[in-house]
Amino acid sequence: TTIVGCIFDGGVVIAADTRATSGPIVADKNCEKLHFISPQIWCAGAGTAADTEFTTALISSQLELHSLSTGRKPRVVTCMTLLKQHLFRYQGHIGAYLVVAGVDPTGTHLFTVHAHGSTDKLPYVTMGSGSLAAMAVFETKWEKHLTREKAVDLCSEAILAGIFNDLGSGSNVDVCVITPEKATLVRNRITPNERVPKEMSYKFTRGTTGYIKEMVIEKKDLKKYVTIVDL
Ligand SMILES: CCOc1ccc(-c2cc(C(=O)Nc3ccc(S(=O)(=O)NC(C)=O)cc3)c3ccccc3n2)cc1
Repeated sequence: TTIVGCIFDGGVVIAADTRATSGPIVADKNCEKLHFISPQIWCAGAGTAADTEFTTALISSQLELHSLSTGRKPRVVTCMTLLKQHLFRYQGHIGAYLVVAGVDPTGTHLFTVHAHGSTDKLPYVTMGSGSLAAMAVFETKWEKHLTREKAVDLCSEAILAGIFNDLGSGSNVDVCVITPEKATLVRNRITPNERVPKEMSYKFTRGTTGYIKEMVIEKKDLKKYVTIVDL
């Protein structure tokens, strides 16, 4: 997984790749790693998919209740605090590494929250197995006072660095732009790995594969030839 966030003049951008893995296997080529928290607070998640999904949904619910009780719009720092307290309570056993971003009455904010409960507040952040490749892009090209377009392009380039240099990341680039007016989720903004038709036909007629010897084994004699292991 590669997830990033970057503040720009007027808002904040978060982005993610869309590969879900189970060990060395690609389990989903187009999964969603950008999660809704509130209309103007969104969260990118890396780590165990179920943990990021359920943790963000739980805190989204708690934040809405808090907002209703205060009568005010939810704040990004409140979201971050609820997340870090929840994750710290579980001592890292909830595998959720989160980039929390949004706009609230106090301004534009970007945080990271680690599975053990540690947090950072920064102008640009990366997390996940592709975080080093993505951070190389930010450390090379980030500058103060980015425009919306430049921030979206920079985050997209950072995710692409993860997609093409980290085996745990892949497929497409999802982006979410949050401003005081609204939040815009752009699903599959870049799709650099679409399947293309095969250049050749790999359908071979029966009998194409040569064989040296043929032997018919009756089922009753199978144990002589095959070791059957009960799983
Ligand atoms: C007592 C434990 O102390 C720790 C301290 C720090 C970190 C940590 C982790 C990360 C990080 O993002 N790790 C991470 C990797 C892969 C996926 S994944 O989703 O791609 N794959 C799997 C299998 O989870 C998620 C998160 C990280 C990233 C950027 C900068 C700093 C960072 N620091 C972890 C433990």
